Amino acid sequence: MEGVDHLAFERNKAQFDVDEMKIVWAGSREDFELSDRISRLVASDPVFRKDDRAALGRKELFKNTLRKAAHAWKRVIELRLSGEFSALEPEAYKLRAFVDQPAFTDLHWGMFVPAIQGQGTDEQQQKWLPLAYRMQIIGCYAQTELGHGSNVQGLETTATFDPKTDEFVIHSPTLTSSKWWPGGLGKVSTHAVVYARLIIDGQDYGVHGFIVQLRSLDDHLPLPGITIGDIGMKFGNAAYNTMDNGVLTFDHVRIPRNQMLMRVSQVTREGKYVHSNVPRQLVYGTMVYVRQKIVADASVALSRAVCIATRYSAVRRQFGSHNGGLETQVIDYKTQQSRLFPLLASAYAFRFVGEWLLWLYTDVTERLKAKDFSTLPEAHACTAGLKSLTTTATADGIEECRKLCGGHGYLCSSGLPELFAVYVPACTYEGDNIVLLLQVARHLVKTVSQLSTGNKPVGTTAYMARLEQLLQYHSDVKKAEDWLKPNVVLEAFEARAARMCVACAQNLSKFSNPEEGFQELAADLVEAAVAHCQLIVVSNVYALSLLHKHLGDFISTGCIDPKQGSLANEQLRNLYSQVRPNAVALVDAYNYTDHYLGSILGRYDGNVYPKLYEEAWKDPLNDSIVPDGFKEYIQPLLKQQLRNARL
Ligand SMILES: CCCCCCCCCCCCCC(=O)SCCNC(=O)CCNC(=O)[C@H](O)C(C)(C)COP(=O)(O)OP(=O)(O)OC[C@H]1O[C@@H](n2cnc3c(N)ncnc32)[C@H](O)[C@@H]1OP(=O)(O)O
Ligand SMILES: Cc1cc2nc3c(=O)[nH]c(=O)nc-3n(C[C@H](O)[C@H](O)[C@H](O)COP(=O)(O)OP(=O)(O)OC[C@H]3O[C@@H](n4cnc5c(N)ncnc54)[C@H](O)[C@@H]3O)c2cc1C
Repeated sequence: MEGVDHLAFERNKAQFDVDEMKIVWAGSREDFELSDRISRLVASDPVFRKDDRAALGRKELFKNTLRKAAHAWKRVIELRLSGEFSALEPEAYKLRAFVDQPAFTDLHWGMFVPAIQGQGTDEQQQKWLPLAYRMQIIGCYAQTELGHGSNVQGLETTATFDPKTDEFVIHSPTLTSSKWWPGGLGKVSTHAVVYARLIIDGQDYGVHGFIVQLRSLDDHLPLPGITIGDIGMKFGNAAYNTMDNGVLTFDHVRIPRNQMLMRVSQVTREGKYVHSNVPRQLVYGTMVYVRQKIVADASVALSRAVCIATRYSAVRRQFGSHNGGLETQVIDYKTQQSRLFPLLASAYAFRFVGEWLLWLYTDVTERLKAKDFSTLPEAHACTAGLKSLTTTATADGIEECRKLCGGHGYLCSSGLPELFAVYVPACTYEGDNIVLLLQVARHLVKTVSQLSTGNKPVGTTAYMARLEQLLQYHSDVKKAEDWLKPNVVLEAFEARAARMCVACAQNLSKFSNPEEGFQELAADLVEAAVAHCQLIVVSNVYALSLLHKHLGDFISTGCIDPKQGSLANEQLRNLYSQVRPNAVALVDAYNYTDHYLGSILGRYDGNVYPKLYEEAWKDPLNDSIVPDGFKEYIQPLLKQQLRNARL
């Protein structure tokens, strides 16, 4: 059966042009061609092999990561994938993505460089960025400490200005002030953007970013006063253990004054603290940037899992054979469809919401350059909320895809366990998802409370301007097809979100201390924030499956009645039947190579069983027929049983 396309029959059923859809998924023909070229280039390069990863120990795994990162960089330069050797170009970014192995480079390009770009002055950028672009220095983002991650204002590391020497003294005063978690810190980074409390003349000015050199550029040893190491093994075997998340302490380490990132505020030679006219929240700007990237990445991770589960569901057959005929493909079971197809739709929905968020982010960046800070709160709320929504749904979705693949989904060769393990920390890093939803809730409550002062809500909260109408709303759906009209769905989601926000605002107003009220009502506030974020993502199939999942909200807020709820469910079943013949083609449109997918169950040719069988024999346990340890531990047992039996 080698080379036979077991899924050809499925592909022939498609009712749309897959090649056109590939371009839609990629964003443009140009993007498609680029992704296609780079993914094939990575797949055909033996250094980027990854099928042996699960069996590697931590040290080998880490060295393998260093080798891949160095090779990727070499390829970037050789192939002139980027101008000025800057790996921020789309080609180089794609190359790193298709290598598919988390590495220190993610933090260097994804956080260290953006932190300097966003928070450094022009001079600081001119000094540090060329070095970073050429990787003559390697940086990480050292914010989180052993004692504080979510509560950034609670960080304890200090940066005390010494006017005599014109330096800052960076110090870790307590055990809990040890930097803890930064990726790339443990073994690789030569530099870090370190977040520390600025102290001048005994006064605490809060948390600021500082560029600190950590290791010698000659022998890579930590500089005097600096202690660094790796924080140890993390969840999953290979997964995120390719990354050297690190621990770092400072013992009175001195850096020149001009290494404080000074775009937002400055310290003068005389030790005067000067705040420029940009909001202090810009210190949090790197997080906004990365959260937007994480939303874009969610569709990639979810689509990989969905691609594996869809192809395998079409190959796998259980029950239903009549007169010796073929059994039923598991993809034809309605329960399988109701679990899988909403995830397929979510992957597409997240792809488009990621594009929209990139637009929003680009817009806010342009405005910031022109000193217009008005859309910053909206950008913060959207990136925080959508990061939370999409990463939660993606992590849950990958696990659901594993279950959809039955027992074989639990094998590492399915690709799903590693995908889950590597993805799930996205729910925590770059802001714990609940903490981020509470930020959205604050934004929503503020928006509702400002309505009475005549403040017109803008952006994603613009629907609140029609609050009176939304509070009166009751869906006029009469038949299942009515749920196909985008406006009907959208209004129901708007009314639900508006009512949940208003209910929270009303309950909050009963507390004399608003902060106490916020703590007490936090669970409801999180639900209201989720409703608002779902509204942003809403689109056809996805919207209806969400409506079905959260039917309780829609009925209890009086937006729809139970009859309309069951009509939505009926329509959903109709839509699943329409998706069914197109399912395999819809996942083919992602255009993932087998190398990138890293899954026997998700192979393009569907040749699952022979390959699974073949793969099993490659396991190191099968190197010998009789296992190591037989003589010491199994044979004595067997002999003992024999003796007992004789007794
Ligand atoms: C190569 C490329 C790869 C790319 C992928 C990279 C891979 C990544 C790999 C993984 C890498 C993982 C790497 C990592 O994990 S890096 C570490 C990430 N850490 C976090 O995300 C910490 C989460 N905590 C926080 O962000 C803050 O402490 C929060 C926000 C919770 C509280 O904050 P705070 O204690 O200050 O209190 P406040 O709530 O009164 O807020 C005060 C005001 O500030 C506004 N505000 C708050 N936040 C923002 C913001 N961001 N932009 C603009 N504005 C913001 C807020 O609305 C409020 O405004 P107003 O109401 O006063 O007007
Ligand atoms: C794989 C990985 C990579 C990372 N990389 C980096 C990095 O490169 N650089 C860096 O600086 N950091 C990094 N981090 C740290 C990361 O950003 C933090 O772990 C994250 O922000 C969560 O903070 P925390 O660990 O303090 O969680 P905690 O805040 O301690 O969360 C514990 C629990 O408390 C709850 N909670 C906390 N506050 C509230 C509240 N106000 N209301 C209600 N519930 C609350 C949370 O929901 C959670 O359930 C990384 C973390 C991981 C896991």
